[in-house]
Amino acid sequence: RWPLPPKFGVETPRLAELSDLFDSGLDQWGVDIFLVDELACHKPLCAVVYAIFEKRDFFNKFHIHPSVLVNYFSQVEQHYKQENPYHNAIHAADVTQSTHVLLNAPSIANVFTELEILASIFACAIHDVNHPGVTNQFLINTESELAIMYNDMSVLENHHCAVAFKLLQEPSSNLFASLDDIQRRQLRKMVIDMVLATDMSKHMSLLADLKTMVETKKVSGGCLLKLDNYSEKMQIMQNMVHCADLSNPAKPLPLSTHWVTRVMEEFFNQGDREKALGLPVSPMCCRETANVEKSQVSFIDFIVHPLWEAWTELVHPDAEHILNTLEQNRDHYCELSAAKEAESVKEVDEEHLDEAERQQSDSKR
Ligand SMILES: COc1ccc(C2=NN(C3CCN(c4nc(N)nc5sccc45)CC3)C(=O)[C@@H]3CC=CC[C@H]23)cc1OC
Ligand SMILES: [Mg+2]
Repeated sequence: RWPLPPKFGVETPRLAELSDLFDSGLDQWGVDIFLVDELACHKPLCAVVYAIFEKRDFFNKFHIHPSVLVNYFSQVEQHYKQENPYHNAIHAADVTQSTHVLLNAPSIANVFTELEILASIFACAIHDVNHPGVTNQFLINTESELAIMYNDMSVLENHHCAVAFKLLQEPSSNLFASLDDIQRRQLRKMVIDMVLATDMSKHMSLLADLKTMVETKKVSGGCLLKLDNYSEKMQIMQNMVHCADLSNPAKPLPLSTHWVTRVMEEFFNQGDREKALGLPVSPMCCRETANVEKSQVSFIDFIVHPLWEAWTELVHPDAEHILNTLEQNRDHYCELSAAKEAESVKEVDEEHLDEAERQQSDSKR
């Protein structure tokens, strides 16, 4: 009924390069998502979702017309604030493509139904839509509209879900029109459960459940197939999306450092606003005093590594290379941090030397 949209849903003079990059990189951990952004004329989310839907044959499996996908994800992409250094459509494309790769791990090959895979990819694509570039704590501290709306509970994550499902109500964007009512209700519940689990305040409980599951899996001879109940399956899907959301430090170093620059810029912008409002400046948000390398080492040691260690064990041996990259990157930031420390100590020593020499020359006069 509708004309076919341009390939990958984006008008770009560099379609051949984009197509080649997807052929070689869509299923690879560490594809250059910033190059995708460039080749897709700054519509990386549309391009990545289209390519994944095509690769997974979702257009046929769920009777979705490509132009409906493009209508919907163009709207979603426009609702990601491109002025955000970090929480923009490139981050959404990155998390979506990362989850697409995690889903291909042989050890979880037959665990998820097609609907669960669709829900996971969709959840990633919309998981930060309309992010305002500040944290939940900032929204709560400033008694923002959003915090009032959601009673301070997972304010951002509730908002992302609501915006995404609101956009689905547009008739020309109704991605799931061909699903039956049961499937549509199941998908909606799964997406909400996954997106709400990307709230960092849920991290510790999510990780605890994952570790418990890994322990029991080890005991029961290592197969994941016994996942019959929804909550066990959802725990894995929530942790998978959470892993992808925390995958920057586990990517090839050039990508990882690029994400660090972006996230720190977004944190510093928040710190500037907190200072201007006379609010206490949040951790890692003060551009004058923050130690970027030290923050990255703590982020990896306290949060990212424990999570990826558990995930790597769950899907053993499919994620070994990811954990290795994470550990190499951690050592890199550690060396940078030590070098920075040594440099600042040297400066202090030189200042002391200069002062001593000044005092000596004064005493001679
Ligand atoms: C590329 O580098 C990064 C990417 C993303 C983030 C994020 N960080 N946080 C939180 C993490 C915990 N945080 C910590 N707080 C305190 N007090 N101590 C400490 S020690 C160590 C951390 C920490 C607060 C921010 C978010 O919620 C973001 C939204 C959702 C997922 C991860 C995102 C961070 C990066 O590098 C730091
Ligand atoms: Mg988020």
